[in-house]
Amino acid sequence: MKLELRGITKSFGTLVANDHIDLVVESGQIHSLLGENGAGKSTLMNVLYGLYSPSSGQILVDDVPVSFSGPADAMAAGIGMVHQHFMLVPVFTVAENVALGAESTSFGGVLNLGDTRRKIREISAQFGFDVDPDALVEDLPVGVQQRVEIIKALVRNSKILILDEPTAVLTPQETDELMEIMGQLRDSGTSIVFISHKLREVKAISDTITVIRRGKVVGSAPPDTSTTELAAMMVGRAVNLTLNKADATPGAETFKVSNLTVMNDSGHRLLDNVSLSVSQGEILAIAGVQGNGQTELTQAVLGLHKHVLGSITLDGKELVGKSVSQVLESGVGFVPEDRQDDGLVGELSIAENLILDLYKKAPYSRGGTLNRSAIAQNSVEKVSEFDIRAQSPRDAAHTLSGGNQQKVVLARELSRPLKLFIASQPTRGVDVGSIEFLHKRIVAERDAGTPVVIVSTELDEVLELADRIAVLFAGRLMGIVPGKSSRALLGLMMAGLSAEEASEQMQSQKESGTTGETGEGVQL
Ligand SMILES: Nc1ncnc2c1ncn2[C@@H]1O[C@H](COP(=O)(O)OP(=O)(O)OP(=O)(O)O)[C@@H](O)[C@H]1O
Repeated sequence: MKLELRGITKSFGTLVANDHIDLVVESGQIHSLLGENGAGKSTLMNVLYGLYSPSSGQILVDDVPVSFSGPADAMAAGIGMVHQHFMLVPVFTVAENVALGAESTSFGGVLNLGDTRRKIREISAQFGFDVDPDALVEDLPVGVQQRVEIIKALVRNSKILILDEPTAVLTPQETDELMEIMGQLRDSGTSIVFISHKLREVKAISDTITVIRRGKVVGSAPPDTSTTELAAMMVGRAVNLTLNKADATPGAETFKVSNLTVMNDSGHRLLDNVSLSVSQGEILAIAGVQGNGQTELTQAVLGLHKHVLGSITLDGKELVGKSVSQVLESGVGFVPEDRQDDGLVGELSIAENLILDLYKKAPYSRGGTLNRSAIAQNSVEKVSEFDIRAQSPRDAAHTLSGGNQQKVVLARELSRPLKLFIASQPTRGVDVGSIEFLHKRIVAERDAGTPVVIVSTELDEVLELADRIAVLFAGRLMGIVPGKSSRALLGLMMAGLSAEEASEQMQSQKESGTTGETGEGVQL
């Protein structure tokens, strides 16, 4: 199926998010959309999926003009969308989720789960999805939940699939698997619109790339265009894709985690006897496949976990047993892994979000009332410093694009004197130009003498930022290695080998001449 957008314009008040966009997605092609945060990619996809009606312009499917008054119309025209935040009911099975809302799977108003199961098995077999129709969605890893979303679209006969930053939440392995699935879907004639900030992925999978900047198409590029050229097209200036930071000059070890164990309600150890310390002026990155204890480690530091054994000290003061506000009060800046649930209050303004836990302090509070002019002044400064693309700081935070929401969280957390900065997935959903800035800003925090802990599943980010790297596997610390360690070594540790075992394995592979770049560890 061929899709054409002609002169699509979408405005929010005076902001023109899409400005006369022309785009043709040929049948059986993967067409990637690249653009900096706030460029208008998601808005365009929401127009295409019937969630927004365009202010002007036309959508054509197989050369026939169509108009959508909601996603049901888009689906009926063969367009499916997988959102970054899945639309699944966790306590339902895969089949129940797929059947929900699909008319062809109900009979006389009753869900026909038998047919749905059969269809899921057929699709799974055809594309190698490996999805069990009877599994509960809440028990499935993120990558498999995403496949359920793709199956939902395919069951509804989607011939054009919109994937809006699908890899942002995936492990490297799940990303590879998704790329394979996308290739198979293309070969079976499905067209895909793919949005990602990861240029390597875009280059690897696309047939065509269209670049959008400030709401307008600025050009298209073949997939063999270099990453530096693509980055420059997106941002409108040359982007330095490597950080080139100076070596750390660590001071006193002020942040210490000793024998930390975190358990769930049934006593299962999610983090098992982890000890590490971070010095002032040093960045420790925590690497590992998502779900190996990283979330529990940061939650334990923040005071968000009930069942914690061991000790966490900052400047010699115990943090275990303290409330979240006491921990923040002691000088901890924290960027949570899920900005929408834990980092922002979407209904509050950007300006308010920029002082979320500081509103009782001077200069934002004066004699018990909010000092609106100080809050406004701060927002103007932060919006400019962190290049937050917003119409006005008075707008609600949920109207910001995903990457710009992330910048608000970082701007807030980095805007006060810190004794510890701890950030999970600090640049998730952020464009290459802004990553360049944020990485420099994090290194500046280190150089100002703050101990920094970065938790990231992006190995590129870990290798860019880290002075030392700690690897977690199944809740246990596999070792702490220098920041300049090889991907192969880290891959082996991420698969459960200790630093010593991983080094030995690499050495013996080297001697026998059998070494592959990633050994037998996690694919990176
Ligand atoms: N519901 C809304 N109300 C007001 N403004 C909005 C709304 N949705 C999006 N915008 C604005 O439209 C512009 C484009 O946002 P969009 O989400 O399309 O960007 P994007 O290219 O997808 O960015 P990112 O890469 O950060 O996800 C932004 O300036 C955003 O603030």
